[in-house]
Amino acid sequence: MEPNRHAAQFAELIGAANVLTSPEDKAPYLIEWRDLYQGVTPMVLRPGTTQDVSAVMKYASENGLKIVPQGGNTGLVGGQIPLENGEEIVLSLGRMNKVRAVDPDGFTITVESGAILETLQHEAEKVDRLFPLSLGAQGSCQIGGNISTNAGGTAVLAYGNTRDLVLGLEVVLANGDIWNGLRTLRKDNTGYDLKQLFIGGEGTLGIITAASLKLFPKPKKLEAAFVGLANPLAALKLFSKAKAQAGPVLTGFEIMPRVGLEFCVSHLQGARDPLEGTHDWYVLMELSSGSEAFPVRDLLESILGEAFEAELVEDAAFAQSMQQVQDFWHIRHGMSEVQKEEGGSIKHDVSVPVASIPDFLAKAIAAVTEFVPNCRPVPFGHLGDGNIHFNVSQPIGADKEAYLANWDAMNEIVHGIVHDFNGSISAEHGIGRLKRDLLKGVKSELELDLMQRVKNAFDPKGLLNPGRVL
Ligand SMILES: O=C(O)CC[C@@H](O)C(=O)O
Ligand SMILES: [Zn+2]
Repeated sequence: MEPNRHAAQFAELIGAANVLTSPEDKAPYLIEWRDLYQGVTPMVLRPGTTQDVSAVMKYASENGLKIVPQGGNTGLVGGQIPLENGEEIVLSLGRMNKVRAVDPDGFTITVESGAILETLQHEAEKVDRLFPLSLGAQGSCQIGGNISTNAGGTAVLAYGNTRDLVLGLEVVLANGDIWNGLRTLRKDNTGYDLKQLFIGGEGTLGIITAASLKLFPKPKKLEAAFVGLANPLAALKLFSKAKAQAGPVLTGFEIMPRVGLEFCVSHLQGARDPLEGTHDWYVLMELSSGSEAFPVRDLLESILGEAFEAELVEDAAFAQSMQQVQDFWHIRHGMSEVQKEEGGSIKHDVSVPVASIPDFLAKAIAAVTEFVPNCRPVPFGHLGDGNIHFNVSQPIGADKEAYLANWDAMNEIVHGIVHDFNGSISAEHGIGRLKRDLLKGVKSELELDLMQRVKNAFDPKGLLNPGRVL
C-alpha cells in the first residue's frame, strides 16, 4: 500500500480534515473497549454523506484497499478494529448522523447510520413515540453498528432484535454503487429481502449509510421491580408466570447473580443495593403499557405477591419513581463494564432454550469452577430471551494474563455444554474476529459454503471487513 498517495486521493474525495493520519487522531478508533484488540491503520476516513462513502468505496475497490466500517466502536467481538498488520483503512460513519424523516402517524423514522442510539430514542420521544432498542452502550453506539451486528439488548423480549425493527436500508456496496432500499413499507413481498443480508452482516457485504426504522407507542405507564430470589429455577418460574399473566406488557426480564450486584455496588457510580437482605440471585422485571388506563402497577404487585406466596421470590423492591426505575436499569446496564474492575474476565455470549437456563447454569458453573478453582462466574442477562452472558471473572488476587490464557479452553468447555442444550455460541454480539474460528464448529459445510457464496457475490475482491465472520 502507498498510504500517503491514497490519503491524498481520499482528501480530494472527502476533504483533508476527514482523513485522519496522526497517531493521536487515529487512537480512539483503534482501541477495543474491553482491551481485547489494539488495531493498526494507515488512516481513518470520516465521510459526511452517502456520496462520500460511495466515492471512497469506488476508489478502494479500484485500488484493492481493505475497508473496516466502524460505528461507535462499542462492538464486543472485535469486528470494528483493524488488523494489527496495518493494511486496513477504518471508515468511521460518525459524521453521518442526520435524522432524515420522522413519521409519527406511520410510526417510522429514517436516520443516517452514524446517529447515536440515544439520540434516536430522544427523537422518537419528541413525537410521543418509542424506539425500543436499548442497551448499555446506548449513549455512544451508533444505529448503523447496531444494525450491522443485529444488536439485541434488554428490550428484545417485547420488541425483538434490531432485525425486527428495520423497515428499509440504504447501503453502499463494495464497488461504490448505492442501493436505495429505504422503504418504510410494512408489507413488501417482492422477492428476496435483500436488507436482511446487511442486517447482522457485520459490514462484510456492504456499508449501511441510512435506515428506516419502526417506532412504537410510547409507554404511558411503566413500572419496575428489583427482585431477590434463591436460584435460577425460581427466576424461570417467575418469568413464566409473568409472561403468562402480562403478555406483551412484560417489557423487561433480566437476571443477575449476587456477585454481579456486588461488583456494581463497588465500582459503578450511583449504584446501591435496592434490597436490604442479600440474595443469591436477582431479577429486574419491567412492565409497561402504551395505555394510560392499563393497571400496570396492580398487575406487577399481583404477579410478585403470588410469586411470594408460592415461595419463588424472597424479597422485592418496587420502583417508587421514574428515577428509581432508572437506578435499577443503571445497575443492569453497568454490569458489563464493572467486570473490568475485577481483573480478567472470560466471556461467553450464549443462548439456550429459555426453559433450559437453570440446568445450563448449574452445569456451566460447576464445569468452570472445576476447571479454574475459585474463579467467579458472573452469568447475567436476558433470561426472557434465553440469552445469558456467561462471563467468568478471575479468582481474587490471580494474575490476569495467566488467567486469560484459559480463554480458549474455557470457551470450549462452556460451548460444549451450550451445544448439549442445542444453544448458540453467539446469541447477540455476532462473530467478528473473536468467534470467527468457532463458526466452523457450529455451522454445517453447506451453511458455510452458502455464506461464502453470498460474500463472494457482494464483495468479490474481499475488501469489506475481511476476515470477520467468515
Ligand atoms: O458484558 C457482556 O458480555 C454483555 C454486554 C451486553 O450485551 C449486556 O447485556 O450488558
Ligand atoms: Zn446483552
